[in-house]
Amino acid sequence: DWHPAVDPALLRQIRQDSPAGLMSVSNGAPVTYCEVNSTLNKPLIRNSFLMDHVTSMDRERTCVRTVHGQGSGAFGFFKVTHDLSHICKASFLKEIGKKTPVAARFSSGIAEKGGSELSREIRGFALKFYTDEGIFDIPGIVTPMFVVKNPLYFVEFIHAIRKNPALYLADPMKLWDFVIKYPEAMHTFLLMFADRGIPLSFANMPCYNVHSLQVENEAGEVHFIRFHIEPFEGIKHLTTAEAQKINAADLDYYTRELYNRIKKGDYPRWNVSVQIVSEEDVQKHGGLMFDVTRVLPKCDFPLHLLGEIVLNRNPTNHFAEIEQLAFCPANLVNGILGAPDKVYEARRFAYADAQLYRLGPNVQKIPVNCPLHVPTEYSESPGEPVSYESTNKRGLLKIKEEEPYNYDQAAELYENELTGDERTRLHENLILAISPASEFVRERVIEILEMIHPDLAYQVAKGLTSTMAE
Ligand code: HEM
Repeated sequence: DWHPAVDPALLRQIRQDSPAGLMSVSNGAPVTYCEVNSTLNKPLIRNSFLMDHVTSMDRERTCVRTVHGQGSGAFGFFKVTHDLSHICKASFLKEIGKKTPVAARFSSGIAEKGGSELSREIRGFALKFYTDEGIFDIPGIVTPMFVVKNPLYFVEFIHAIRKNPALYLADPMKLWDFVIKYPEAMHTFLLMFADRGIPLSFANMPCYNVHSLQVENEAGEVHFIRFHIEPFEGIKHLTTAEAQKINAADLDYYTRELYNRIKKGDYPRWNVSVQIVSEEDVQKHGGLMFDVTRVLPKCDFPLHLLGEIVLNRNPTNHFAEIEQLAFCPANLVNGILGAPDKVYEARRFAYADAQLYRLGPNVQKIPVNCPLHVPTEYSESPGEPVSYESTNKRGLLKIKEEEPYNYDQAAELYENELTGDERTRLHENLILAISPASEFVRERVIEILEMIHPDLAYQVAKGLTSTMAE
């Protein structure tokens, strides 16, 4: 409790002495009985209670996020289990045992706010770390790669997954039209149409930031890291049929499950690891290290465990604490410089811009977005703040990005990473999703699948032929 006009002790006294349960309007004045009970046959413009009520309701909704509009979340902490200070000097990654508060939001990338949570899609999992050197955000997704590497195509992608503007109905033609134009998207879609598209619960969802973030240690040495935040309980899924069954009974299944789980103390946990890329690796592999449509192979870039995330507190007010959360890839802390690729550069701008529109110019002052600690280094003479002395001497690396090489990692995923059962479910889900598209689009999609793997193309084409014949 704080008020600029009185000291805290007096404020506490005033609050204690205030009559409990007395109705008041927004300036604190009590409301009279007749103002509350009837407006009939009275001049309304002088009824402060009514005016307060209506004007507040008129403005009580902020606009929905332009993407990832549907979502829910919780709070908890990140705990360091392994020191990473030889790679990155960010203070929240130092000292084993150190805890940093976090906010998490799980979202649907395609489904609209208020709709079903159980559709097959590329879900978002965003994390805000309230570190002692400011806020660090990871607005991540459930796949370790992204759909496009050129930010120019992002808007086209978003329009492709939205409803048809004429009919306001889902339109599979638009999605597959997009895929045949930008086949690099297929790597992400294979994972989405295999099991990753419908998780068992939020607690079984992983989070990947997909960018190779440039970091530096105290000595100024540079590395690049990709975060992998993976559930303790394992990445688990629902089949299409299971999801359809649950959907019939509960559209908010995931949110309810997360809420109940935390309420009964069964806190969801994730392991936080990073893949580390050195400057020599960058010299050797070039732009491939920064291509967000590709993964960094784990055989060459193993995971280094650094900590865990536990979510142990439900929000008490969804609007104030989750809806008004504002994640931004540009929220970085000392030691983490951002990523050199163009998708990251576009995101730096897009999130802040969207939030200025969605939440207004004071977005960082909304309590859930406020940093917990602000550096307080002041000069000898009071009133003259000095700038923070950063030892960062190097800027972001300049990279040259080549045209995407689209199929090798998708082929690797199909051939070596998916199990036989996963492959079967992938065929079934692809057949289901592609069959409503036109013959022309279906044929082009099969051509792309053929370039990834002949068996994938054969199985899907076979399934499509029998579906069409029915
Ligand atoms: C050029 C590429 C991209 C652009 C322009 C873009 C833009 C946006 C915008 C404008 C928002 C809404 C922000 C808000 O209103 O708070 C958003 C939300 C989000 N984006 Fe992106 N995005 C891009 C790529 C990505 C990538 C690569 C990822 C994941 C690695 C991602 C994950 C998310 C998530 C999880 C949210 C929801 C955050 C929340 O829960 O509030 N986006 N994006």
